[in-house]
Amino acid sequence: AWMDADFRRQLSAQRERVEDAFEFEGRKVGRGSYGQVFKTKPRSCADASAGDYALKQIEGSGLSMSACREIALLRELKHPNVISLKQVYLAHETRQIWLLFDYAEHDLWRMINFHASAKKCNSQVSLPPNFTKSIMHQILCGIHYLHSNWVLHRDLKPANILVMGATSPERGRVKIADLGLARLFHQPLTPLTEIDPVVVTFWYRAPELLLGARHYTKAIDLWAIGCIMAELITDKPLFYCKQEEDIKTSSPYNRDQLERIFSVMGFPSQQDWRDLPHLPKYGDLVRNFGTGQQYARFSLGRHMSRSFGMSETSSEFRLLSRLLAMDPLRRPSAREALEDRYFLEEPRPAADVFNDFDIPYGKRDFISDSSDNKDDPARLHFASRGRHLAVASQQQQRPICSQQLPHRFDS
Ligand SMILES: Cc1ccc(-n2nc(C(C)(C)C)cc2NC(=O)NCCCN2CCOCC2)cc1
Repeated sequence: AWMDADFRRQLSAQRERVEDAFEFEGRKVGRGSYGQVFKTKPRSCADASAGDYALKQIEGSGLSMSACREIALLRELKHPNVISLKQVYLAHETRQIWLLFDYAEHDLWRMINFHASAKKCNSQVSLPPNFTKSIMHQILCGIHYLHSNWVLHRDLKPANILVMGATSPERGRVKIADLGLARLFHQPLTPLTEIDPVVVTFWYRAPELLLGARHYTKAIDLWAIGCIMAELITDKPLFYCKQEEDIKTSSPYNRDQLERIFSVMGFPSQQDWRDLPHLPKYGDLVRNFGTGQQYARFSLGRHMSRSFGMSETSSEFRLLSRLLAMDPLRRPSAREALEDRYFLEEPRPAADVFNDFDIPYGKRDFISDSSDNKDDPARLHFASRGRHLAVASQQQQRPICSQQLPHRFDS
């Protein structure tokens, strides 16, 4: 050992251990390929008032590539609308890596599903009139900060937009995160109708990516933000497309997803998108869609006004159509989007997206490892179909149209 043994022992005795500092037994709220996340409280009750913390135990041991990337990236970044890394713990015995964050109780995936379920039961949930505007403003502020530091998100979607809960000093503040591909937050057993975020969705992928664009760009993040804005307004994924049984295709070209985009937006003309013919998969596009005449009468304005009564002259619609420009060169930068008239008009965006409204969403459920173990026959059955369907469990799932929040029901 290159260090003096006594000195090593002294260091080891002094090093604060994560299990000594935090209580996290049975408090797992997420599990995925990236590792697992616990909702913890510091053991020393002194700073217990400072709200909860999220402890992420990184999958694997030692400084993996992803652990290095996450630590190197997060330690440099500091913005109110970007998740902030508070501390890194290296357990020398197990070579485990733990990351400490301020805990975010909510996320847009669960919030939107809650509103969609409430609508199905005709039980409206009252929200501040500037709810969407406040969330959009804070997403754009966070992305503007990342983009100005040349950080691209690459996987913006509702599940990665966190919102601080009532017990946090930052109540109702948006925090952009990256929970990784797999499910990090275990949702209560979601009814089969709600597509699980674990299945990689193409619903937020910009058209140029689906047509083989080789590099991620800032404009690709802005497209995803446009998709999120539409979903906040309608409680439905704008470019919802049934999930492939098994996404083995490594090709970026996804015909069904493109079909869905064209049936909402119309088909891009040469005038709309000059560089379209230069994209790698343009040949596939022509083969599958020809000149796109069958989409001639479709447009975002038609979709949003017919299905959601949205006025095409409203500043809300104008910003949405700017963000969802088919040609990436025509999409606004995050700064240009923030300067849009939409954010200058009443009601103005608020720092607490809930304003003084009660927060109607439930807290995240804790995962008990038993219910989530891999040898569960039900799970194996679903898993074998290559889909991450909600596991039909022994617990009887009562209809979710009851007043209380969609929680895990125990029979
Ligand atoms: C390999 C890798 C993985 C993730 C990241 N990453 N990148 C980001 C951005 C938003 C700054 C781009 C955030 C994270 N990590 C992360 O959100 N971590 C999860 C935080 C867990 N939440 C904390 C708040 O409470 C709920 C759980 C980077 C590299």
